[in-house]
Amino acid sequence: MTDAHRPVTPLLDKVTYPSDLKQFNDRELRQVADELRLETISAVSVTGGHLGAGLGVVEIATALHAVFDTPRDKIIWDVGHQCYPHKILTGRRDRIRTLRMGGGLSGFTKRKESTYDPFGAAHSSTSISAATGFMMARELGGNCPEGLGDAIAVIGDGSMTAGMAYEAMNHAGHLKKRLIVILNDNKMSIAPPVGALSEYLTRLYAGEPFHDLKAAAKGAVSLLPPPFREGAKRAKEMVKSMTVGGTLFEELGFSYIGPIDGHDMDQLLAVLRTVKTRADGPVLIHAITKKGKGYAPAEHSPDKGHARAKFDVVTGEQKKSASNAPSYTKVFAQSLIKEAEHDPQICAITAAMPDGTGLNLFAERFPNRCFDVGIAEQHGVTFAAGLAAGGMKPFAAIYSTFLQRGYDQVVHDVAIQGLPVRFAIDRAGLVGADGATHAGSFDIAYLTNLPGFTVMAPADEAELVHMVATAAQIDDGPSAFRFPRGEGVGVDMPERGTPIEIGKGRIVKEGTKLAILSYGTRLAESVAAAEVLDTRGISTTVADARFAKPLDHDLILRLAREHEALVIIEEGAVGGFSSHVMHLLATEGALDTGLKIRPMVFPDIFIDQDSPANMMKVAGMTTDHIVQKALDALGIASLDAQRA
Ligand SMILES: Cc1ncc(C[n+]2csc(CCOP(=O)(O)OP(=O)(O)O)c2C)c(N)n1
Ligand SMILES: CC(=O)[C@@H](O)[C@H](O)COP(=O)(O)O
Ligand SMILES: [Mg+2]
Repeated sequence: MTDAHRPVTPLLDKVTYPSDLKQFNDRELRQVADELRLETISAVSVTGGHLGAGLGVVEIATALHAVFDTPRDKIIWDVGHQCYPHKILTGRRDRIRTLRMGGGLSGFTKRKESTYDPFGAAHSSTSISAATGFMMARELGGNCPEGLGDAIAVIGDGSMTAGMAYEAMNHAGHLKKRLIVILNDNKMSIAPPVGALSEYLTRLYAGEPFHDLKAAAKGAVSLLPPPFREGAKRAKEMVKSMTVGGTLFEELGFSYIGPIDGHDMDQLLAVLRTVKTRADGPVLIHAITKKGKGYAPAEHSPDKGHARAKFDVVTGEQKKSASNAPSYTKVFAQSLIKEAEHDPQICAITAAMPDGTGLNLFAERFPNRCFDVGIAEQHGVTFAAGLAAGGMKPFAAIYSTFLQRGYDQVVHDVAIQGLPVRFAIDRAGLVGADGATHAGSFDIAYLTNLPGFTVMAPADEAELVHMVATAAQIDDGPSAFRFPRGEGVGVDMPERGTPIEIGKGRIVKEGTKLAILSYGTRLAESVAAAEVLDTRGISTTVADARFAKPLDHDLILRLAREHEALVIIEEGAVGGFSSHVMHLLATEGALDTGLKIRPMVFPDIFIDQDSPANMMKVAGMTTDHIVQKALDALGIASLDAQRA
């Protein structure tokens, strides 16, 4: 690496687009892959982001682009968090150091970004379905500007734990058309993968019939029978020999090839060339890889370098966050542990996000009461419903964006049956570098419209402690509380939570002319805005709603009665808290008196990745925005206009 950690990459420098790879022989392609790995490490060291998964597919990306003809052939990366090497090979190297930044490259595949990203992703396990769609579009003469060639899904072993992957294979196996799936098996999800499938894949790798091939996977070519050692014949024979009957994938209608060493370019090129020339139906290539491959700090870390803040390439040391306040996630986990210490019925569920949700801490303390169900939000929700029906007190800790996948289960299995599942909804609101796909924008709307739900949001981390205690006590129906990514505001913390009266908000600051009603963690900005307004002679009340359902009727009607204008703010899309407040006010006739009302919700766009602060600016939710909205409601010229 050079001083600025820019690696020396003479062959990669000759590659702008995948067609440039055609100039290289196999030995040179190996070198391209090595250089690609260094470039990926270098780029992520300055941007932060998903490192380990990309390092594990450097050879697969190089081999796929060398053998197939993209963008006519469609490579669909599942989740897309491993696609940085693919981006470098597909015309985006000059922008690779803008990954996940405002105005920069997305950290996932994105159709708008490049014709080499035929399908956008970020949520897992969609690749085989999408590839099956491309496959049938090809068969039916679909109109695609780049043409329609092979459809190739690259899916990880973690993503293979989701039902959707099997729904897709079940369908593709039935359609019997040519489709290529590469199972990138690195024995890791974000955390070590769980479940019977993971054990099954391990058996495929370790089982007796594969011993020779396993040796081959480690590069011991001399251990292979002679035909495997010879050029084209070798490739053909290798594929033939690796295909064995009886795997789960074959039962689903796929030809199974493997396991192969996903870092061995010879094997990859041989297998892919053979599949390209010979496949006439669905094929699954099982490639064994290593997450974090080739970068010791990633390989040796427990998460194999899954996601990294900016880091020093030489030491692997990451840049620390400046805040001293605890993260909401940690506060949630610690509060739940406290409640569980007093209540043996409390248990917790995560869908493959033990660290992200803080449930790794809960699992350490209560291993028998914590369940990682894999990337299976749908199952996780219904499993929680079953636990609740069986008299347990389940807390399903799921990111807002991923709970979308379990929505029918929330409605059908939880809400309609009135089962007391507690949803701890992390990453509510705008999350920053992961961008639009990971924004928690919709949960307020999609939960408040369900009869019988209690829906809460803490304004700070101390309130979160109380809401965990509150949820623990709600036994007569489902409940949810949402909190954002990142650190709290640094308030004093209670030792243990005290349940809050259901459906009761609180006045934080009294005023007379204007009221700001905040739901969730925009309370601090609301108070700051009120102070600005006070200095301008606009006496401002601030209220913390705490509940979006049931609403605090008394509080809301009082705010409407006693103020000239009401600003309502929430970090979510239209249709949530503000809509319910306005519905109440309209129903009660409180709008007939001329109350001036201004809801502040996310704009009707998907907001691209940026710093959380910048995303809040785009969303129009800063202190300044609240002040301007209040002035607008009162018909007072904005501060900006006055200054001008
Ligand atoms: C529906 C959904 N749930 C959870 C996640 C969070 N998530 C992102 S990557 C990942 C692990 C994926 O594991 P695998 O497919 O094996 O890829 P690897 O990182 O090992 O390369 C998870 C759980 C997600 N993206 N989508
Ligand atoms: C790719 C993916 O979905 C996750 O890795 C996600 O990026 C995690 O986000 P957090 O960093 O907020 O846990
Ligand atoms: Mg994996």
